[in-house]
Amino acid sequence: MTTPTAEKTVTTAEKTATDRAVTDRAAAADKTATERTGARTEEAAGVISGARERIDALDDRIIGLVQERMAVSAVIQQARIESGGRRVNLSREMEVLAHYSDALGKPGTALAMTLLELCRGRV
Ligand SMILES: O=C(O)C(=O)C[C@]1(C(=O)O)C=C[C@@H](O)C=C1
Repeated sequence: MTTPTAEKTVTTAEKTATDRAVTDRAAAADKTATERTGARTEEAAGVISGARERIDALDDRIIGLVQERMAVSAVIQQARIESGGRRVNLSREMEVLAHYSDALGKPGTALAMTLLELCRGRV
């Protein structure tokens, strides 16, 4: 019998990224560098393909973090509602918006609004 601790735990995100890389390579096999990436040389296409894999892995992590944020936000909202308070706390939302806009400018505000929309009202 194998001991669970001796095996590497493969996360859903890792499995998805690996599966996607295999599928992408098979689909790209017959295509030119330009068709695959928009680049005009194989060298540039290689750089782009490697960087795209990193972006896909980053996006998997970002999605996981967003899902984690949603779960933590639900804990806060549930505690507030159960205590007799309101679901939404606008002054805190202003702090979150300022945090993102200070770091990322106007698009940061839009990103924070989308995050709040995802997190609000799920309890
Ligand atoms: O910090 C809170 O009080 C929350 O309820 C969390 C949160 C958020 O997701 O950031 C969600 C809803 C509120 O309107 C404000 C902020």
